[in-house]
Amino acid sequence: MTTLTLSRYLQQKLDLPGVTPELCELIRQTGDACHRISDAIAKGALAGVLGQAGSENVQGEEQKKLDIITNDLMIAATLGGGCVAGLASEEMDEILPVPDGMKEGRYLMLFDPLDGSSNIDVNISVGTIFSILERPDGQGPVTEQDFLQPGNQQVAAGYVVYGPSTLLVLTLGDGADGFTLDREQGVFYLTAPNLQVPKDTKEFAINMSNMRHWELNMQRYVRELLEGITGVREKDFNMRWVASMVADVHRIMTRGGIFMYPYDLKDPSKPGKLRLMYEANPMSFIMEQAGGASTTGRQRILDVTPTSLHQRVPVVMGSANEVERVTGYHLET
Ligand SMILES: O=P(O)(O)OC[C@H]1O[C@](O)(COP(=O)(O)O)[C@@H](O)[C@@H]1O
Ligand SMILES: [Mg+2]
Ligand SMILES: [Mg+2]
Repeated sequence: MTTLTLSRYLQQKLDLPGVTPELCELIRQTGDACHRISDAIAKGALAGVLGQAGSENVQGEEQKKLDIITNDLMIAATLGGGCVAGLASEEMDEILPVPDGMKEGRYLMLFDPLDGSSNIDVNISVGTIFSILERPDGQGPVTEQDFLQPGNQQVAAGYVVYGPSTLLVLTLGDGADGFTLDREQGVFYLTAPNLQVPKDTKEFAINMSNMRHWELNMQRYVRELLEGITGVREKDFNMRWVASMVADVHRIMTRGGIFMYPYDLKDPSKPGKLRLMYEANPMSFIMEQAGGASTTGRQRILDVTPTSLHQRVPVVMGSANEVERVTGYHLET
């Protein structure tokens, strides 16, 4: 069994460019929050945390009690810890700057505190996703504009899957590594160093019920997968869809595959379902660091210039050769 704890691992990374003691401390604080979230999720109905909160978030989605509890836990662990200048979350309309009187740090963190929340009441894996940026030079209070940096500026990103075990996958821009939480000790141990996503795959993940709403190039790609050995791909493909991005992407991080939430004509005002700043960017950073690829179908996600905090984006990520194929189909039109 590995004995490298997350804390020791972070210490060893201090030699890397851009990795500071403050960044490491912020990741430790986030790990602590995720430990608490893991405990709350594991207790479930016993802790009275399941069910609806009776409120909506800024995107008009009904909030679960756990959406709010997990958001509060992330804030409690990081806002006053001296490492961040401000936070942004799926569950908050606006950015949350460090209040006057509290120590301000140099980092900005964006997060989806509970990903896959529709799964929480049916006891299926959910997750947390976080993205860390450096605050641009500047005086005065932190602004939303400070957060609107492309994903290629992230200094670290991670996700946690609350599944049969609680797993943290982290990148500091030097590969992607996986840690398992020892719940009794409250310590994450390195258990999956140097994750590598195979370039080719025979497994895809997409919500097929939206097929008629996709662009024709996406319909063509998926139809070819379904034709299997009898079609142009000349091999059979398997399909999986958990409907928690963290769980679906973690499967791909482990054994390869392609994850797609494409542009959807169901609601032409929304250019995709997933959120750029705290879902697509961090997951794309981790995916690329593990040798995979991630695009909107037309453009590398990490190069998308953000225009608003809660903006949505189409996502195609996973095994590099498969992502390249889908992107090629999109660029034909
Ligand atoms: O229910 P659908 O449309 O298949 O959507 C599933 C997608 O929605 C999400 O649940 C959105 O996440 P939230 O739970 O954070 O809103 C993704 O995790 C997932 O990939
Ligand atoms: Mg989410
Ligand atoms: Mg969420």
